Amino acid sequence: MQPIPSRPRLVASILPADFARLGEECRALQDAGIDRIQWDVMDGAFVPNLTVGPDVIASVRRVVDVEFEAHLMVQRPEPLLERWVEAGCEIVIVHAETCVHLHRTLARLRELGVRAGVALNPATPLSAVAHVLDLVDLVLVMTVNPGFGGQAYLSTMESKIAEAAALIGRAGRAIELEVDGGIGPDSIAGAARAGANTFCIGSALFRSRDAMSQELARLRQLATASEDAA
Ligand SMILES: O=C(CO)[C@H](O)[C@H](O)COP(=O)(O)O
Ligand SMILES: [Fe+2]
Repeated sequence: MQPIPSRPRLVASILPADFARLGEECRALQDAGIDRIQWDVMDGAFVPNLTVGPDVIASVRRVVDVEFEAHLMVQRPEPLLERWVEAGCEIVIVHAETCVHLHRTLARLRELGVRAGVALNPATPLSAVAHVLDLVDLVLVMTVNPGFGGQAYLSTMESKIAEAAALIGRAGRAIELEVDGGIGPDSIAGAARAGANTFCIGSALFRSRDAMSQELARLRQLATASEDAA
């Protein structure tokens, strides 16, 4: 089992990257000190947008060393689970709303040798994961409606983050609590105070392309101070 990191973990969403230069963009994130890269996979059905598939991820895997997570915003994730693992993702996150047999899907991810994550849309209650936590390595609370980068952070999700932190605490195992959507200097502290320990950041990070490592340090500091104060 992976230990929960004592410092906040910063993850970069790939959505705002220049897709013509994905390898270079990911190497720049690696050089800036990012902990992990999130591949936002969209199918045009579960969300009204389309992005990349496993072949693109596998190509970038060959030139980048940081951990990859796949955030699967797809209607039917089950038939393609192996593909994200083969592409080089260490973590695969499915949406609870898309898995009729969530328990079976998570067990399959474990069999495939990756860490298993479950994402919850803003409208989905935490109870959707309460009875499968024994198979979960990461809970992802969406702080925007999935489908697009650059949306405003939903601070109303902080009560759900706090609820998730309490549930995870009671589970007594190392489970990461990630937030995704609208995370930046104005929102990271609130999410951290509510109990998140992993922060997926898209637009706020790519806005400061020339000073990414400074921006990461600033965000890390804001998250750390708030976690310590919580
Ligand atoms: O899952 C996502 C959207 O569905 C993205 O990961 C998320 O929105 C990150 O981008 P930003 O920080 O710009 O909101
Ligand atoms: Fe995402």
